[in-house]
Amino acid sequence: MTHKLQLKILDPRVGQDIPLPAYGTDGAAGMDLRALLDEPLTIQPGETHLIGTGLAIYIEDPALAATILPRSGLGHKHGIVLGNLVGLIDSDYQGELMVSCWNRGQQAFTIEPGDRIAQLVLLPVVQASFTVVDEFADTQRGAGGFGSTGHN
Ligand SMILES: O=c1ccn([C@H]2C[C@H](O)[C@@H](COP(=O)(O)OP(=O)(O)OP(=O)(O)O)O2)c(=O)[nH]1
Ligand SMILES: [Mg+2]
Repeated sequence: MTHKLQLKILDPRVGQDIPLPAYGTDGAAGMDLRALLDEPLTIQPGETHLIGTGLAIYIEDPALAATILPRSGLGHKHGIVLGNLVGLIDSDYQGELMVSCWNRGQQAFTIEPGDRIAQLVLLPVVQASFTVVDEFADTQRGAGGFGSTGHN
């Protein structure tokens, strides 16, 4: 079953020349986000550009959030990942979805208007509140971490 999300089109090119985000296959977890650009944008090695999508979503339900993740092909082959590594879209955010594109590679990369630059994944969220305690119940791991179980 799909979840209904409110979406606002902020630029008339979205939904016309630039398709709305959509799942590429029946089993896809992410919907590709497309770059709203007036002209091609070349990102030089090491540079980061904040790129608009021309659309806003309002998730509304605090038990949900969206993440913006890199596309594997762009990241692996061209070094185009996200300047914030992962984008988190709060359920109460109503502004334009923005994608921070970082060229972590060695070669310049050009993004054309409407190119698919990242993907949006809707996820369940559990909000927590704290109970302050003096001691935790013992566990096998305890405070061990950061390689405490060895390398292999
Ligand atoms: O890649 C991203 C990351 C965030 N956002 C929007 C949605 C999110 O709800 C809001 C705030 O994001 P975040 O809390 O990660 O940023 P912040 O630096 O803590 O800003 P703020 O002080 O506005 O919370 O910015 C995007 O459009 N794209
Ligand atoms: Mg914040």
